[in-house]
Amino acid sequence: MNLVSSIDTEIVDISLSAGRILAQPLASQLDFPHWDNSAMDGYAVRFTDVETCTPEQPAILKVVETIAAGSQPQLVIHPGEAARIFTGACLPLGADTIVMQEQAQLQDEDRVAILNSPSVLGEFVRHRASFYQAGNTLLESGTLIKAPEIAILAAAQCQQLTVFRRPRVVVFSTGDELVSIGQSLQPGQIVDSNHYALMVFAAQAGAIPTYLGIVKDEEKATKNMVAQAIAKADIVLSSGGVSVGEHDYVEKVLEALGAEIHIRSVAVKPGKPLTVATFPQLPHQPIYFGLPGNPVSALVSCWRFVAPALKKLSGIKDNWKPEFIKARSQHNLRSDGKRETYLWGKLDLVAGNYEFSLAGGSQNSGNLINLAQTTGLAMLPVGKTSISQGEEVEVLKI
Ligand SMILES: Nc1nc2c(c(=O)[nH]1)N[C@H]1C(S)=C(S)[C@@H](COP(=O)(O)OP(=O)(O)OC[C@H]3O[C@@H](n4cnc5c(N)ncnc54)[C@H](O)[C@@H]3O)O[C@H]1N2
Ligand code: MOO
Ligand SMILES: [Mg+2]
Repeated sequence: MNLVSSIDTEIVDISLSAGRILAQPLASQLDFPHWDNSAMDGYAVRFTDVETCTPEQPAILKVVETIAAGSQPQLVIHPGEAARIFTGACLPLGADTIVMQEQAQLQDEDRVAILNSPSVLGEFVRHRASFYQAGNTLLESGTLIKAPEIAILAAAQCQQLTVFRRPRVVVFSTGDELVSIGQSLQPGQIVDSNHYALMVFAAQAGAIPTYLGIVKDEEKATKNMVAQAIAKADIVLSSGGVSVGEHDYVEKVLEALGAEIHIRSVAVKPGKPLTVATFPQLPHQPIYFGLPGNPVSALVSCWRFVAPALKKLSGIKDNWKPEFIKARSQHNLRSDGKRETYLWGKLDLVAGNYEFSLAGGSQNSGNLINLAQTTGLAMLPVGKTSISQGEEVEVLKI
């Protein structure tokens, strides 16, 4: 099953490129550094002039010019000569080593005593092309752009760049019991809270989320909503209506709309009735995630299954797989062992070791309250019924 469709690209300005994913490899015609330059404030010297000097027998050199960052050296440094130089300034011809000013003493206006010999030829010189050679790949396609990558793009004078388009995630909710946030609640009704969580989940994953609303538990209305959602989505996230109840229409409607259903349920708790489908007949190849309605189940399904799919669809090259971390459990963890079980809580780094603390209150997939502040999901594989306090547990980092 290949659920990853190709996503097209767009050109963005560098100032808007943070969080985007490069869609073309980047190269530069410039070497980095562009020219030999000084890594210290000090003196540019010839190594052979200073290699044996000591505080008792300093090398006395003639200072022939001063080179500040941004200026061009005018003179060649001959034996017995030095140039006053500052960090980032071009190394003058003839010089091959920098002595930092803490190791030098100015004798008079144009003579300097070098007190200690540099440890190697070329000390404190940043050589041309020692960081990067022109023409090589600077950033690969599929690179997520963050602060360091922005700096590289800028240094390479890349003002506009080609990135993958943000995936379009369309969200809707199913359920007769759902009302929107501003409505007064009648008995039996609850607020459609899932869509708020799903919209934020999608946005934080770098997608452009759109909310289509609440659809009643009716076959025809659900079909219309699904048809509308798949028409404009790369990924659809619906919640509810995927279990076995008589009012659960999502799977039936997907089939009626020609979907290929890849997954009808997963041996995962919470989040068993997860439906995953694609539409081979649609050119833009949307991926449909019918998430379970229980608020915890919906988000756990997102963290465990949707997040990797969304990352991969976004064009990112590395780190799209779920990240499990070994942690010491601060509590006894229980499962019935029948499904891969996720228990929610906090993943903390304490004195260099990860610790997992189970959220207090009910670990019930309908309990959205104690899901607050969750940073990790402890995973008990099928067949594992308990992990004792102090034992190691795999934790999905979220
Ligand atoms: N006989 C069986 N019943 C159920 C099974 C099963 O295997 N056999 N599985 C259970 C599991 S596990 C889950 S999870 C739920 C999933 O059901 P659905 O995806 O069909 O979701 P709904 O029935 O529509 O709703 C479940 C629950 O979640 C609340 N909900 C729904 N949407 C929202 C929303 N947008 N915001 C907040 N809360 C929402 C809804 O009111 C229900 O309480 O099925 C079990 N049943
Ligand atoms: O997936 Mo249900 O996941 O246990 O409430
Ligand atoms: Mg149901």
